[in-house]
Amino acid sequence: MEYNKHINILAETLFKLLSEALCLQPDHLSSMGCNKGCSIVSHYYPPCPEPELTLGLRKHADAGIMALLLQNHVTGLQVLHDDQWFDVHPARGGLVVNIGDLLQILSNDKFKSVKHRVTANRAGPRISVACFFSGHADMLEEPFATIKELISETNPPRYKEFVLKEYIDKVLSSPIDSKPAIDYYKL
Ligand SMILES: O=C(O)CCC(=O)C(=O)O
Ligand SMILES: [Fe+2]
Repeated sequence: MEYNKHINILAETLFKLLSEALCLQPDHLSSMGCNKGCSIVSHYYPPCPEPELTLGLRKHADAGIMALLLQNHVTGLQVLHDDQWFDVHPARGGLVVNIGDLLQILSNDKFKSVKHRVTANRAGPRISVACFFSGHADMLEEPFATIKELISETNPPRYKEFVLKEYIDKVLSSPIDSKPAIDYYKL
């Protein structure tokens, strides 16, 4: 699919920039497989007659590595910053880049996953297309931990090592609003 092809090219560039921001070689995150395992999820939020009574999507952080989000012209996405919700207004031709919990772990909290939600709206429908990067399938059975180059005496690991498959099983089997999987691995 054409869109998928372009998203993968963009992700490659973003992972280069993110690697450099961590003072690593530009291909570090991609060579680990972070730029692989892209799944596309489309959301349709119908117009809501009583938006004060509900939400389009509950508060959460994305559990994977990174998400690239395309939204139509209807505002609804909000991010949590300093305990306040801020609208992420759609920008024509723009994509939202969300850091996920796995990138927070890889970077030892240098990058923080963002808590977000979607409000319900009288206007609508709101449509969004999220591309989630969860990593190469080969990473599933391997130990997953903070990138070792980022660990030092002054910056000790903040997460235990774990097997990615177990983490994903936790994410997929946890009831809504339960403890996020990342919290099980905090030191
Ligand atoms: O619809 C949106 O804008 C956000 C979707 C989202 O956060 C998700 O699928 O995880
Ligand atoms: Fe999300």
